[in-house]
Amino acid sequence: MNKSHLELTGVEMAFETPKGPFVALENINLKIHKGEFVSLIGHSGCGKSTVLNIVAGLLQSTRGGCVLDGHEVNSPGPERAVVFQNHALMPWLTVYENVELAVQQVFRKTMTRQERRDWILHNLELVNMAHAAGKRPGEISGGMAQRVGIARALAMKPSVLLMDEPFGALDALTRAHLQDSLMEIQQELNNTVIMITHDVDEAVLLSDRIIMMTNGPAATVGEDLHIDMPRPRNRVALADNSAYVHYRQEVLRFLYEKQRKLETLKPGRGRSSEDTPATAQAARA
Ligand SMILES: Nc1ncnc2c1ncn2[C@@H]1O[C@H](COP(=O)(O)OP(=O)(O)OP(=O)(O)O)[C@@H](O)[C@H]1O
Repeated sequence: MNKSHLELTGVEMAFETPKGPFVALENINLKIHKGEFVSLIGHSGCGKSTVLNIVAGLLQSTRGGCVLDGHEVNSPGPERAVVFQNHALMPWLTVYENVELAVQQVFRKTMTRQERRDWILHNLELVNMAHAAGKRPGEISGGMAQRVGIARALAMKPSVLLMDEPFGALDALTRAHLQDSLMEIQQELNNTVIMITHDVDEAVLLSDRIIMMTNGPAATVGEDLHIDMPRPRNRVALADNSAYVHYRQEVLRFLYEKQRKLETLKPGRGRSSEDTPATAQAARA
C-alpha cells in the first residue's frame, strides 16, 4: 500500500437550523491510503453521508478539513466520483451516452473521439453492460442501472470512488454479483474506495477497514477495524472462516452497544424510521 493520500483532520459539521446550529459531526480524523477500501458503518442519521459529501466537496465542513494528495478539498472534482444508491442516470440518454457525458467532461481534450469510444465501451464491459449500450435507463432493471452508474464513475478514472449505499436498493443476488465485480475491478484499478453501507456482511467482505461511527449528534469515529484477510475473497469460503466470523461479530457488537445506548436515551421506543438493516442485524446477533 502506498502513502496516505486522503486525510480528514478535526472535521466538524454544524448545520444551521431554525433552532440554532446542529452539530452533526465532531472531530473526525481519518487517514486513508491509496487503494484502500474503507466502509463507513453506523446507525441511521449518525452522519455517514455528511462525511462522504465533505470528501466529495459537496459540503464544506465548519471546522477542520479534507486534503487529497496535498490539496484542500473545497469543491467537487472528477478525481472523486460519487455513486449514489439511486444511480441518478439521465433518463433521456442511452446507457452509452450517460457514460459518455462523464468521459467528455474529463477526457475531451486528452483523448481522441475513437479513444473515448473505446474507453466508454471498456467501462461498460467491466460491469457487463456493453450489450445494453443503446438502451435508455427506463428499459433496464435497477441492478443494471446501478452497474451503469458504477461504469460512469469508473470511466472518470477517479483516484477516489465514493459510494453511498450503492447496493442498498438491489435484490440479494444482484447485490452479490455487483459486490464481486466491484472487488475484482477495485483490485485491478487500485482506486481508493469509501463506501457507506448498512450491511455488516458487505462491509466485512469488501473492506480493508471498517470505520464505525458513534451515534449523533456530534458523531465521530468510534472504532477503526482493520480487516486483515487475503484477497481475492470468496464469499462462500468466508462464511466459515474464523477471521471473517470474528470481524463480523466485532461490528455487530459495536452496533449493538450503540443501539442499547440509543434505547436507553429513548425508553419504551419501538421500531422506528431510525432502525436500519444494520440495527436489525445487530439486534438479532
Ligand atoms: N442540511 C442539513 N440541515 C440540517 N441537518 C442536517 C442536514 N443534513 C444532514 N443533517 C442531519 O445530520 C445528521 C447526519 O445526517 P446524515 O445524512 O449524514 O446521516 P447518515 O448516517 O448518512 O444517515 P442514513 O444512514 O439514515 O442515511 C442527521 O441528524 C441529519 O438529520
